[in-house]
Amino acid sequence: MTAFQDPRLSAERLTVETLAGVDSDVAVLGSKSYTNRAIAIASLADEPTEIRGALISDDTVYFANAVAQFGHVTTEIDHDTRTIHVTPTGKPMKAPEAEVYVGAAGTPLRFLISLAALAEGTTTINGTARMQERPMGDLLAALGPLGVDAVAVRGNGSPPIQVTGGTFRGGRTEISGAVSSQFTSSLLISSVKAEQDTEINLVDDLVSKPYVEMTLASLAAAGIRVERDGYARFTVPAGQFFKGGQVTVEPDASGMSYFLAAAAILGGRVTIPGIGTGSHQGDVGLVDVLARMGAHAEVTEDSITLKGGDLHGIDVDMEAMPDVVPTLAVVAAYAEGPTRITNIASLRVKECDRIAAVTTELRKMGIQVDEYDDAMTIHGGTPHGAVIDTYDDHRIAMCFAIAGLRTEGVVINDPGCVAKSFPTFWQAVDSLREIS
Ligand SMILES: O=C(O)C1=C[C@@H](OP(=O)(O)O)[C@@H](O)[C@H](O)C1
Ligand SMILES: C=C(OP(=O)(O)O)C(=O)O
Repeated sequence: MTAFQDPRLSAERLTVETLAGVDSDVAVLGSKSYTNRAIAIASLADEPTEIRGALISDDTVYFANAVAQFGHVTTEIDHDTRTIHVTPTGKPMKAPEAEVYVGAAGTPLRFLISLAALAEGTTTINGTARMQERPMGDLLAALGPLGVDAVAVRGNGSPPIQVTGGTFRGGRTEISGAVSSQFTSSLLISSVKAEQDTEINLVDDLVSKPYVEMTLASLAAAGIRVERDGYARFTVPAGQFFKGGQVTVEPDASGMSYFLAAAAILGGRVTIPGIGTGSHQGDVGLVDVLARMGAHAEVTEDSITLKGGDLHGIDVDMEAMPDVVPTLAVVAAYAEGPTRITNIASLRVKECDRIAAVTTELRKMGIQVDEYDDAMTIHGGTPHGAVIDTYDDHRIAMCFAIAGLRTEGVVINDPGCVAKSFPTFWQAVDSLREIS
């Protein structure tokens, strides 16, 4: 069941060859966020689930393996058909003896903290060195009032995290939404299995709101009812059961962004089939942002097409779409005038500090960037080639690869880091070279 491994995933560096224009349909893999939600939900279901069109990448493979460690389900990954089979074993969830390791997968780690709260015993959850810097404290604090003892082993709010479970009472808790929406999503999913109803009160403004909508949509599809008061309060009634069956995952909107960016900066057309107007993925909003910059967009029920145009800078609040900020920053480097991207503090605690990384790497290409704590201004110009460091961050590698399609001499260090969310990324880039 092993898939073809692109040799570029183990290369030290890759020189991107430029392209005169594009006119392509591009196949993007399944949504990372929907696949993660489907795995989490299926791991709590008492019926088998078949996740079709799933993203099979480093993050989701770590997650599928991790949920199986609790013994309540088995997981089987079929690379050829891109299906993940999650099958209940009939056994209760039990804390695994071995540490649960999820690499650089932030969403899975955050989801696992609340899942472990449902398992008898103490679970230790850990990840890469960068993961051990990423914040979890707000989620740990919110679990306490629900009856769960979840602590950072080193007392710093970051992994390794130890969760003593089997005591998920439910009740009322408060959570901050200022750092990550994943904490709220994590509570929403696992509290379905709490002993009593769970009331989750947001004490401040929630960042990355579309991801909570995706969680609610996934829960609703599994037959789960959640009451809400906007983004201030969510109540999850106890005693509900997750439906199994088939779940079909739509293409990943963040992965799509690189190909929309290619059309924007090269000129020509790119169409992404299988995603359109009905999508809850917030990153689809990049289409409108690029249209405001001068590109031409056409969104139907089941496809998104972007055509190039004369690009100009804009002011844009990107709080709802953090993952496509690096993509937008690269497009902005080719636009006329400044692009001010605001409300993006959460980028500092992703796979790398993405505000710092994008600033450093665009400056290497000769672009003026003003860096702020929670914002960036990119002054469009004529980027030149450079060797791009990628900081073990798939999104930095992918967005600068697109710059390399337009600008000679872009070299991407560690091109294999794309495997976190898009192991076929370099093949998808190749597909742009086959004019359709
Ligand atoms: O819930 C999710 O699937 C995600 C939420 C976002 O994180 P934050 O809520 O931390 O911004 C996003 O950056 C991440 O890639 C996926
Ligand atoms: C931030 C990301 O992922 P995560 O938080 O799940 O590691 C991402 O994929 O851009």
